[in-house]
Amino acid sequence: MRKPLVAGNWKMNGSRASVTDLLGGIRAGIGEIPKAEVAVCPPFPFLQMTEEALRGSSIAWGAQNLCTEPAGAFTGEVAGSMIREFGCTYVIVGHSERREYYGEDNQVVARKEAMARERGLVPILCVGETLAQREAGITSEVVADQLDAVLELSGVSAFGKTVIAYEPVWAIGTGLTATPEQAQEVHAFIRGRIAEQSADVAAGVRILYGGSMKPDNAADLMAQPDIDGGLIGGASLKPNDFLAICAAAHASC
Ligand SMILES: O=C[C@H](O)COP(=O)(O)O
Repeated sequence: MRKPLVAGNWKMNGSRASVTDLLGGIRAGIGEIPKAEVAVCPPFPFLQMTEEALRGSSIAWGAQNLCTEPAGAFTGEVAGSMIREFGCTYVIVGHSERREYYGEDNQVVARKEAMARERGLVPILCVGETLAQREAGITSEVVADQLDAVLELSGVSAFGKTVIAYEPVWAIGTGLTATPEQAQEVHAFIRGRIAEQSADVAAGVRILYGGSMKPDNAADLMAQPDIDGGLIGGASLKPNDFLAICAAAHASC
């Protein structure tokens, strides 16, 4: 039985004041939802505040990116070991915004995925197609290439310690959500791709959906057999919306 995970990706949003309010609101409202795991991923400068606010709670936290390299002359980069020092459990790798705006290709993302695990972090590996790729009928090929880069570098055992997030790029921040059936089709494809190498690993890997997940569509998405939670952008900045999605994950079990 896979425990669903709801992870909030705050992207480049927040201030000391708003992060204090957001963390306080989430911690105060989370209640008892033992069947689901919850995490938040703030920008780097807020990790210490997050650690202080959430330590001792049931809520985990993570970062949104890490460097491919362990340490050294990489100005502006942040190492996995540094992220770990702030108590992070998770780190997002290969988000489509990193791929699109910062030129991260499948090989770079695979190296980040490996570095995260080496440093004791659980990567949340983002995959997904653009609208043009979906319309060209190549969604499976695109997602397969994204997965295969990790399989080739690290082997299938990587997915024993990694969470996957399927995020159709056309659904991110647009208000357009993949239908539960559209999402399930790709989630099943992802699990099947991993099952080609290990049925056990495939059965255990958590595959989150991301892309305009909101309180009003979360339950239907998470009712799908291969959807194991969500990677939430916009709605994770509103405590009540985020908490409602967390409750839906708990109820989906
Ligand atoms: O990482 C989160 C995704 O990019 C989804 O963002 P969104 O919920 O604002 O569409």
